[in-house]
Amino acid sequence: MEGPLLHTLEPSRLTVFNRVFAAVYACAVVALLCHRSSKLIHSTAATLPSISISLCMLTSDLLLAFMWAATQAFRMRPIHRKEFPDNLVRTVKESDFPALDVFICTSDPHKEPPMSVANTALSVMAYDYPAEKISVYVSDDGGSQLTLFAFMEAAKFATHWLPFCRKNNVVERSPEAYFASSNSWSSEMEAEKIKTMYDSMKIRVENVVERGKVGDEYITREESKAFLKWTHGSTRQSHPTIIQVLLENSKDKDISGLLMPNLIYVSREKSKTSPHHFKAGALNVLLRVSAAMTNAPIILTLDCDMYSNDPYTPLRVLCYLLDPQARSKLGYVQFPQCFKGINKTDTYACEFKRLFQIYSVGFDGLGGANHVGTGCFFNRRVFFGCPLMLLLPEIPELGPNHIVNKHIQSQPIMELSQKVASCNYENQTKWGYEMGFRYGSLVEDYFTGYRLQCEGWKSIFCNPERAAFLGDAPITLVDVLNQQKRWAVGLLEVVFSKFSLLTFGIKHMGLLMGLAYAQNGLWAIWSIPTTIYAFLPPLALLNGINVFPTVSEPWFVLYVFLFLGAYGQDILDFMLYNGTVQRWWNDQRIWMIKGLTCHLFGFTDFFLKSTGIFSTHGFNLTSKVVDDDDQKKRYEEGVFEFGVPSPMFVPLTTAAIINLVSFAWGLIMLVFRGSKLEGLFLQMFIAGFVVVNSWPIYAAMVLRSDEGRMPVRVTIISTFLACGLVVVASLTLRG
Ligand SMILES: O=c1ccn([C@@H]2O[C@H](COP(=O)(O)OP(=O)(O)O[C@H]3O[C@H](CO)[C@@H](O)[C@H](O)[C@H]3O)[C@@H](O)[C@H]2O)c(=O)[nH]1
Ligand SMILES: [Mn+2]
Repeated sequence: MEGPLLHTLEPSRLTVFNRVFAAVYACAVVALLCHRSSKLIHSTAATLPSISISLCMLTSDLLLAFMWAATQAFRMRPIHRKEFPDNLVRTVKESDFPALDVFICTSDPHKEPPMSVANTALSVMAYDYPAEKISVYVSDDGGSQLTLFAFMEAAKFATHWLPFCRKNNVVERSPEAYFASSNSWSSEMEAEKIKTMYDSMKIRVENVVERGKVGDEYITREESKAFLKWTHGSTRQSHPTIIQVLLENSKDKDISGLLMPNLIYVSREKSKTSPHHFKAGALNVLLRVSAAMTNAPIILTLDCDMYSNDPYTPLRVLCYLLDPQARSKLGYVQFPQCFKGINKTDTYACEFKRLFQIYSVGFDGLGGANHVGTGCFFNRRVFFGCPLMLLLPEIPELGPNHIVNKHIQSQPIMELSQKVASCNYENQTKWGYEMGFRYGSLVEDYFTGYRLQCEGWKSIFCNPERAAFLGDAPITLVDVLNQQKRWAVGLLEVVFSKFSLLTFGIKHMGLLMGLAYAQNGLWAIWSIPTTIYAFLPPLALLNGINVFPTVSEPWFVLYVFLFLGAYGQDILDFMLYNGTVQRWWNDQRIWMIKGLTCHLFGFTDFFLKSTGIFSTHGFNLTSKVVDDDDQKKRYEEGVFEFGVPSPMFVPLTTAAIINLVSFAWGLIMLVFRGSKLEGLFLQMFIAGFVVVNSWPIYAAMVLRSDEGRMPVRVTIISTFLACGLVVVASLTLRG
């Protein structure tokens, strides 16, 4: 190899074990399925109810088996990478570093506080990277003066913040995180001074947000001109394009006299009559506006809450993007989503250890990391056709090889930017279909990453010890479930598109990658086996019907092995990625809960929409503010937050009641009648397992009196439903 070592790759030590275990487990799964089907075919005293029960159990076992098989794709070749930025710095001159365009998306000043978006921007503007090579583009889909105001303030503050960070070698480059951290500040006096400055900016911005308008006392006459672009009829859904250059690297300097990065505010044109494609649409506008203004070969995309936690991140990325061997086919370098503010036991499993870490490592070894929407460095070329054939956009100036040789505020550049941000610009172009971020799914990140990999682009998962970015995770159950419902619907949109994972995916990327994508994409189908297992075995138990083999049958051992094997391997994976047993427990609980709530509802919504009964799905933003102190406290203590009467809580609560009743019934039978439990042992075990998992639900129904308890309405409806189901079961199941 020529040149110094920039990065290495090491296969996981678990690989051999994973493969052997997969082979053994596969045999057990096949045996189980054969057993189930042969019982169905050969049963002598078959009645309609018994056949229906067997069919349901067979269906759920088939789906579980499929999901298990798909999950194995991630376990076949997990790899771990390391980068050596020090070697890079030694060999590549700073002046040869490529330029970097950063895209930050925000869309609602009330759910996504402008001050936190500004912090995100400041944290990347302060990267340990030549400032004049960085351009930060902020897309404001909320079209809000409040956000623009926050960025005007941030631009001024940045002229102090950047030199401060450089001089003191600050690691936390989001000011909010820096001032909140307990690290001793490098230079007390100076730090105090800059903190005062930050606090006063924060107060101004928060005042403005609270009042909902930018008062004249906050801005100079010069600045007020920018706000004139908001006309009388401007609303969030309908307004002209507003592009405001807040800092320009050719003329703006920080207080130490060094050049500043570019900072550009973009609120694309919106009209009620043209689709805007949510975040994917916003990103495509930024792709074009940035092409017109700076056209950097590297692009970093960030959600508004994901601030940089490590100033050296771009250097890590260059270890891959400047590697002559990998460069031509490398589409993007993805960092995991990491979160701050998650409680000790991660009550709602918001860490997403599997999706953002374990599976990404698996994907990386197979053919490339999946894209997760934020914290991703793209090679700009990736948005313009496959590696071998450049797809030129309708205006050559937007192409990836075009070199911009004018100032960003010069008239032709500003005119072009305005034009490409208008809401009808994309009509009759390839944007969103063959170029840029892809439309057609609410999970534009998953879909875009998938399509790019199908085109032949490679990608890399970069998971340094210190998290590169940190974001906010939802802290109430209903927020979590709503977010997951959006994901479930978005994923199904991909599954049922012409780019379906199992056909198109396998054809273009091979069996394992296709399966891996399918495992993600088909998340919502977990809801089918979960629902069946949550209701059928306990209802059968209440009626003395056994749906599993008895303890003395040899098949019983098979069930025990399948259960222990799956859970055992899962917990092993979890622990090896720095998990704790408590977090794992909560994680498996949330997995069950999701099956009965967001996945079930996402599934239903999707099909109602496909049949035209429902109108289109929207992108319900995940809230990033918690105003309620009690709520925050409950979260810290790991107490479940129900509170709102969401319909999603109904099936969940119903299942919890039915399992409790049937488990209690089983115990009573055992104690008073000494009834033979042998046949019903597995059903008792499953019901008991559900009951233990459902503890927070029972507590929320009867023991708690705080605002986060289960709404009485949900409890009543669920109790009625549970009674109804028990009656119906007793009338039908026994045949
Ligand atoms: O019309 C829209 C809707 C959303 N956003 C932005 O999209 C980002 C993600 O939205 P959020 O509410 O935080 O959704 P999450 O579910 O937390 O986000 C995950 O899922 C999304 C896909 O559903 C991905 O886009 C994200 O990158 C990924 O982190 C935020 O910065 C929003 O401002 C827009 O710019 N325009
Ligand atoms: Mn988010």
